[in-house]
Amino acid sequence: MPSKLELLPAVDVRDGQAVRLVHGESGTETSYGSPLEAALAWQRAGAEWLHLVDLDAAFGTGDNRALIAEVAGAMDIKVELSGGIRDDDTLAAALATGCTRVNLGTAALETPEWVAKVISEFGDRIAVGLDVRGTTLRGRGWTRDGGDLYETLARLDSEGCARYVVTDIAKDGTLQGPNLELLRNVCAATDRPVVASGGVSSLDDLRAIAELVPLGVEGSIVGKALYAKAFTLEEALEAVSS
Ligand SMILES: O=C(O)c1ccccc1N[C@@H]1O[C@H](COP(=O)(O)O)[C@@H](O)[C@H]1O
Repeated sequence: MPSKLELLPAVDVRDGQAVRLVHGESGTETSYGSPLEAALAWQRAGAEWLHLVDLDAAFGTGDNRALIAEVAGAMDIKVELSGGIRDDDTLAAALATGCTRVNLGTAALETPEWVAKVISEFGDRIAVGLDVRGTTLRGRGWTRDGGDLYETLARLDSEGCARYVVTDIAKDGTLQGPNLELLRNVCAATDRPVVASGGVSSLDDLRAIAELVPLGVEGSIVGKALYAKAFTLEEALEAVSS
């Protein structure tokens, strides 16, 4: 288990643009321009990871597959790829970008047999995104309920899932601070590493998440706070460096 918190700056792509959403709701986009420029900027600032999301694929409003492949291919750093990876074809396309790992969301809720199969086939190249409101999972662009967080976690653990990316939808894109209680509860329920997502607004939030590393939190996705310039990525990396 790493001793320092990994940071994963996010580039979420909708209609060819880097965007941030509020609570993951379609229609709340703020646009930040070229996804490639954003990703390269995080890489130049010292990021070791990029969290890259095809929001159109997640919402079922098309996809940005070629652009996502271009961005992933241009990175010298590790890439975690999410959004619309739900069957053999979309998984093959995602893995072919050279990304380090993919996050499966909806598929883990709707096609559990397929997810168990790809977990056994691809090991730690597969993570599952547990996107929750309260303790209810949400899929299909976070528009549909998909079962209980802890039941699903137990099932995925038993199938050998390597890692979870836990997003509190109520916090995502709000700059209201992370849900530390949720992270503690998920860490208590699994021995697999957890990547935190949603709500980071300050360096103190990142320091608070870093205190959960001994419990099993491995990393934190940072989105809106970076785009809103609440702090720089260099400052964030320094804040979690010890
Ligand atoms: O990241 C977001 O803001 C987001 C908002 C709404 C839906 C999904 C979002 N992101 C990530 O997409 C995958 C889920 O995609 P799918 O269900 O597998 O198609 C998941 O990692 C979400 O965190």
